[in-house]
Amino acid sequence: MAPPSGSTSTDESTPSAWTPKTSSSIAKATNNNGAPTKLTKAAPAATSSSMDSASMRAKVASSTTTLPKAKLHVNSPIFKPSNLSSGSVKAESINAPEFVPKHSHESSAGNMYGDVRLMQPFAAPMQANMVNSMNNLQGNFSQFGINDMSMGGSMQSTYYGDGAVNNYYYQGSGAMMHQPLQYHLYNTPLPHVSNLLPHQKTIHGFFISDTLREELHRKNEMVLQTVNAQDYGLPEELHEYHSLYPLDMTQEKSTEVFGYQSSVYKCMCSVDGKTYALRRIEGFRLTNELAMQTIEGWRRIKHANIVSIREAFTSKAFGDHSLIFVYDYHPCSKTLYDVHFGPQAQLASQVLVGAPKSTDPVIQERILWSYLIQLTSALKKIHSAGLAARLIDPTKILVTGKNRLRMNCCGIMDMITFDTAPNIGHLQQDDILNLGQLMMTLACKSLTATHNISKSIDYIAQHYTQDMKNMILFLMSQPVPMKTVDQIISMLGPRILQEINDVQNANDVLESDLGRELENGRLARLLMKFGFINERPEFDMDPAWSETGDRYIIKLFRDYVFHQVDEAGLPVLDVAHVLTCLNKLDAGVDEKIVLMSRDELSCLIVSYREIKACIESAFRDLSKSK
Ligand SMILES: Nc1ncnc2c1ncn2[C@@H]1O[C@H](COP(=O)(O)OP(=O)(O)OP(=O)(O)O)[C@@H](O)[C@H]1O
Repeated sequence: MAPPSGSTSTDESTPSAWTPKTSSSIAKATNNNGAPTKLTKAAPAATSSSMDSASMRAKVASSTTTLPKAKLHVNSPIFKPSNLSSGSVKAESINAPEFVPKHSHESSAGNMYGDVRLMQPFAAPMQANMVNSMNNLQGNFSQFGINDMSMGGSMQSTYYGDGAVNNYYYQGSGAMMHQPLQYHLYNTPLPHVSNLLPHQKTIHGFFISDTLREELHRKNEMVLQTVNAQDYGLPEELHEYHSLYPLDMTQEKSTEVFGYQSSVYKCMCSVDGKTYALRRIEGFRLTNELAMQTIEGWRRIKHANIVSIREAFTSKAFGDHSLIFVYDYHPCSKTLYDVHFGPQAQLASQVLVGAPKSTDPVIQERILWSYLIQLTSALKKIHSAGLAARLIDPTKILVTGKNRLRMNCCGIMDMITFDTAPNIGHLQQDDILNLGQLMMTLACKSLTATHNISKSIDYIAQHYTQDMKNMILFLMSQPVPMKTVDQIISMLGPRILQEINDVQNANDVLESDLGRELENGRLARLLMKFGFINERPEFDMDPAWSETGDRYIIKLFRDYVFHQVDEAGLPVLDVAHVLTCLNKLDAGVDEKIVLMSRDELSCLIVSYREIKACIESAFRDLSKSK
């Protein structure tokens, strides 16, 4: 039987340095017939061939033995919303409190903490609280903005009212059920389990931070959002793009920036399968074909603070003459206007009314410098390419991450005003002036700050350093004869170093988060290999394939890792033991362990290195059969 197509990827988990070892070197226990004895009992790790009676306490649960139920289970820590609509949530399906792994191999019954001192006083109240809160969830997901838990149905989006996660991207698989992501269920460690000793860890310590996880989930979910094109009067297809999803939900469309109404849609490209943002300039009839060439210069610009443009074309698919620009899509981004002047920002400043003066809702100076450095960097790139941004406006600057800015809509003005042939030098001077105006607007947190410049400068002098005031004055001053971006860069000087330091620190944090997930991926691939090999019903015309030879050792090892029971016959649910064993297996260490047959009549002493060789050889057998 051929393994699933994904099987080759699991092979990556095994470093090439791993030397396969024949199972003949393993001290196999045999019965009178010389056949391997079926083992029903496994002992914990041992480093010598002598069987320590204390180490034999942990037994593998025989498949035929009915065991009493453990008090705590980890069998279903993942919340399954589909069950909630119909039945009640069972306590044992959610009793996944924090677990604190420890290094010892000994575990008490049903103790996921590995440290009895931590677990015993808190387990019961934690369970009760979780059961209560989960019961409250039944049939009432409105608090999370989710009404329908199936992929096929329309979902009340957390972000945009009418969004639906649908099957459009899975064409031909209409029956596919899909659960919305449950990112809201991740919580921080509770205070009573947070005060851990230095060697102790909560389960959160093994995975990426909750905020980052939630942010990434939300972005992924946003990428998959679609609407029914007919409901929104949108074309099903536009050039090589489909699945249009309106990003601008406001009814009133302003003509202030471009002189034309514009709309933005998320869409998917049928050529490369990627998601893009389409900007439609409505009612624009392109009279000069040469104008299209202006986009070429912009297509060559790749910069961390500029939204890249892919192409531009005209279309009548909306029922009018539209000019369409295709940009990179940055999920869940907001405009700088939304962040600092939108309804949410205003709400936040209202909450602060009456608060002490020190909590004045001005934007922190550190953030303002960061904004200025990023926008200056973008301008440097644009001006060096002989172009001008022409749109330094809070509604046309995207915030795509924490304090991360990207200039949006680049190239549109060049095409729209092609016939007027403006002087590029003047436009670049305008860019610097507009940058100054933007900084003044942000520093005063007022969209009308530039109407009364002297008053605004006084305000800035009161709230920010002299350097900030001088910088804004420079940006807004008359060019004598010309100001350049290089002058701004030299004035920014040491602040650029500070910015680089901050960026690299943030990068270190992300890299360490990535490292944690890397371990999980490694273990997941190892578990997949186990799954392919263990209990395989029929392979190579041999129904006993998975029960004999190297595979038998793998099966006993699986029992050793997952199916141990304590002296009272209760399952040992020690996640730390599982992680330790799997990591040692993946590394192929020389440490030896004792595997015991299920009938407890014989035992094997094998090293992790040998077990790893067995897995590799069994998996190779399966791969070869493809
Ligand atoms: N490239 C993009 N990637 C992701 N989202 C984008 C992109 N471009 C725009 N958006 C989103 O689309 C929404 C509307 O953008 P738009 O530029 O129209 O802002 P606006 O404030 O509505 O401006 P205007 O008043 O000119 O229409 C914003 O929320 C913005 O975050």
